[in-house]
Amino acid sequence: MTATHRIRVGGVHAYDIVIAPGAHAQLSDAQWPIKAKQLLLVSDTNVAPIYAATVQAQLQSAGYEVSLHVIEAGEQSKNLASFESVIQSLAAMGARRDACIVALGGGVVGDLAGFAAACWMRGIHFVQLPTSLLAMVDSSVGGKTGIDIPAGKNLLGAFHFPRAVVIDPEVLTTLPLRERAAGFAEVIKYGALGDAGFFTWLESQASALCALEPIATARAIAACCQMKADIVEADPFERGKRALLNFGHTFGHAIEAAQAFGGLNHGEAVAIGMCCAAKLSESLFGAPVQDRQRLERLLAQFALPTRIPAELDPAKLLAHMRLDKKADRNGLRFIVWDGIGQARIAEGIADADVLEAMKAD
Ligand SMILES: NC(=O)c1ccc[n+]([C@@H]2O[C@H](COP(=O)([O-])OP(=O)(O)OC[C@H]3O[C@@H](n4cnc5c(N)ncnc54)[C@H](O)[C@@H]3O)[C@@H](O)[C@H]2O)c1
Ligand SMILES: O=C(O)C(=O)C[C@@H](O)[C@H](O)[C@H](O)COP(=O)(O)O
Ligand SMILES: [Zn+2]
Repeated sequence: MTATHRIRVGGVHAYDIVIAPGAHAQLSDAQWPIKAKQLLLVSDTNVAPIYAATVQAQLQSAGYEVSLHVIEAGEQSKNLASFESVIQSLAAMGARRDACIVALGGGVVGDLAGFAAACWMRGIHFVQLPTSLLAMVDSSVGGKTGIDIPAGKNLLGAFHFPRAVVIDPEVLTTLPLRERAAGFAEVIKYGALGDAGFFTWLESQASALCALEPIATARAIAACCQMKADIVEADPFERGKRALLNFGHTFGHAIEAAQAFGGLNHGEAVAIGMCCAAKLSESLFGAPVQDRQRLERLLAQFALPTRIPAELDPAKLLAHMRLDKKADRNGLRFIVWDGIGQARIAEGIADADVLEAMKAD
């Protein structure tokens, strides 16, 4: 599948996800449901030098006034200082309520730019042009926007839905290998949490996907976007089943926070987190050990880590988990599984079991 593929995320905040090779170089034809004349294009120091000029020129030729805001690349920029800098750019360009933010980058740019859009004048439109695999399969879809603070991951944020998501798989050719692997962690997550058939397909296509073979890659992106669209449409504000998309994230976010957002990247931390969640599921609910081993093997095929780094203290990670957004007055809640493709929410889990799940075998 290399032709244009369109997925509708339905509901009150409906929008289209368009997956089309070359799409970011043809934005002058894009028909977005936005009122804007003024656009703020937000990107980062890795992506902007490669892609911003083309995108900006395309948008200008479509009749928009485009200002550019570039943040330092990396998770450590998904913070209050960068948020303020985007807001200052909106003020400097005199952005009205009918302005629109266009996020050109990975999940860091998308989450930050989306949050700025949620806050500016209490909410303006935004469009996602994801450039990392992770952003294409996960962060650009679903309207979770936000930033990190030292106490924890994504602790400041808002649900604010994009008006359009335009995915151009061709831009993945410049994505560094480590970031490519990070994206595959979230791809594997979809199979692990809800689609055993997709998981098996990933096992069979691992080499093609590692090489970013175009047909397999486009299929994987479309499958992930479709799964996320279905879940988000059913539960946009995470009152129920959307929490399944958090498989591996309670552990993963704790790792990221413990490393002050400067160690493992999000995909790597989630990869380890999924293995911990599978271990927890085994010891508490008798989930099959073979399924955890399949998960670990598949992650390893994509050069992803599966074990908590030895220097991280599990007790400190547990402390970070107290601020997990799924926790409530009854304590922590985890996404566990009964095997590949069968995730569910579990509550009332004892600290000792969480600590045990983080131990090396
Ligand atoms: N909102 C959500 O639903 C959601 C979902 C998953 C992850 N996230 C968030 O997304 C973030 C991770 O996203 P990410 O993995 O994209 O990280 P990222 O945005 O830091 O991008 C990874 C790296 O790749 C570079 N890059 C991106 N596209 C490139 C390209 N085409 N060519 C060359 N370099 C490129 C970036 O500059 C960066 O250095 C985390 O903050 C995570 O919390 C959010
Ligand atoms: O879209 C969702 O819902 C997700 O949980 C997707 C996750 O991959 C993503 O990392 C998300 O940002 C985590 O959200 P949080 O609510 O745990 O901060
Ligand atoms: Zn994630």
